[in-house]
Amino acid sequence: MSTDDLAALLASRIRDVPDYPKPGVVFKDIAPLLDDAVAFAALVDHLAARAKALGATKVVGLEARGFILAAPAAYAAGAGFVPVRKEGKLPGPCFSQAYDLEYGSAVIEVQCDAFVPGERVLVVDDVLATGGTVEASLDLVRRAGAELAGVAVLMELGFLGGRERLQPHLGEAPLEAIIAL
Ligand SMILES: O=P(O)(O)OC[C@H]1O[C@H](OP(=O)(O)OP(=O)(O)O)[C@H](O)[C@@H]1O
Ligand SMILES: Nc1ncnc2[nH]cnc12
Repeated sequence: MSTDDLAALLASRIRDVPDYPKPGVVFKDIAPLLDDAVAFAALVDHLAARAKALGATKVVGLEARGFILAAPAAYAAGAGFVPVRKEGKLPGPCFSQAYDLEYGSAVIEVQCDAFVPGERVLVVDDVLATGGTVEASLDLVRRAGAELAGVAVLMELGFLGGRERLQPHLGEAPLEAIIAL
């Protein structure tokens, strides 16, 4: 499937929910995509191919929707999976980072021993909005000693400026969005 066909298929399975979870936010609901075996497989296959092409040995998923995409992509790529979780969910020593997102704020964590030093990681999430979540995850990945291979998201909401915000943190690593709105 071409990249344009993939983007069209996936976009057709994402539902806009106005005023969720707060007034003024148009929530991008990926439930219809996950529910469609062909679309879900096409998305996971694409992410796995990107992980392989970028030489990632670990795929990092951002809680919670990022887990749904990153874990099967890691499996299909023959890579490990590392969860970045909301605070208080991971046992043992963790790196923590506070951040703001489009409709709130939170703290995310990664276990200190999640990576072998210098290991290459692909960070995966469903939506890039303001970029606060991915920015915080890049900070965690670096503090945990890994090298960034890339960031891959299903959808980028360009009008919220996430790409510009992340640019200083990416170095040579690409930020790839299948769908750019
Ligand atoms: O670019 P940002 O403005 O930071 O927003 C993007 C983040 O917001 C959503 O996560 P949320 O915290 O709602 O968690 P969920 O996956 O558990 O629903 C989404 O899955 C991204 O992780
Ligand atoms: N508009 C949106 N839809 C879905 N997830 C989001 N995360 C941040 N903003 C979002």
